[in-house]
Amino acid sequence: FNFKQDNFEEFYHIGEPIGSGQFAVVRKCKLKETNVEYAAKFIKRKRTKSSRRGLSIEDIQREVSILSAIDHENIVKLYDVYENKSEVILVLELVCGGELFQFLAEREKVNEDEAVEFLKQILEGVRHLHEHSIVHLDLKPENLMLLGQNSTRLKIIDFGLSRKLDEGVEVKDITGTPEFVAPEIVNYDPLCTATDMWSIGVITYILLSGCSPFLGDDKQETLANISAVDFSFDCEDFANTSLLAKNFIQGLLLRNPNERATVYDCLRHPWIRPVKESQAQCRRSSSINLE
Ligand SMILES: Nc1cc2c(nn1)-c1ccccc1CC2
Repeated sequence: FNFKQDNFEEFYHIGEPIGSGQFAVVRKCKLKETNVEYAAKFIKRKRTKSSRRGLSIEDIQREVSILSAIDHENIVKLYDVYENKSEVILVLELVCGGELFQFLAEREKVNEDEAVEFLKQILEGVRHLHEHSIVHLDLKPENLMLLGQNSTRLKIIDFGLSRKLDEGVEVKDITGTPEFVAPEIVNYDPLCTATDMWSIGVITYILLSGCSPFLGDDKQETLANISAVDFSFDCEDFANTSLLAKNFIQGLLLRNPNERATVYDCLRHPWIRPVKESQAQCRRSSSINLE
């Protein structure tokens, strides 16, 4: 993409905010020529190299080059890029069903069939990323957007921390949101595709229980819990959870990245792709709420 220097507002009507990131605000927008609606992500540019506010043009170009390299139904599409002296504007696919995070907040937790529906889409999107040697590094419910109000279709957004795993480049200086980061991030060890798989384990634990496996009273305690891989299923919300679901999570929350299930292992896991109708049946039976 070469960033367009034209005035964005000449070509688009700007609508209401639909989300935000650390140095970005995302608003609905409409292309005047076609009346098609998009999401416009206004990213604040750093004024000077040493400024702490805004993103460097290199960081913005990284997000753009990664987003423009991928095309998958579970990953938000990038259509165009505009820039002016204070910000860069990404014209993205409009996803306006809100974050999976808000959906969860209203529901507290979801039953296993719904969780599997969400996870299949997350795993398909992450498979596409990993096949292109891209790691997201910030997978969390806030970065999973539902397509519409009552839709269970979701897309992965915000590639602000994502990286291309070029040969030999050790991506060690990145940290996402404490609750979701893998031990290798806490310990500044090399990151890899397995780093995303850990986050999928944390997301699954939260989907099924409403509890966050490593969350401590402060950031330090959370990071210590992660580094020690100190979690359990005794949160009373796991009482009705199937053994297959727990086995799926246990295959991901492993300290050694090489032992962790890959995205392919997850897509083949019997909890995700039951080999026999009976297995899906046992999942259904275990998730019937007793109340
Ligand atoms: N940090 C964020 C945050 C968001 C988005 N992107 N990055 C986004 C992308 C496409 C459609 C809608 C959104 C809103 C939330």
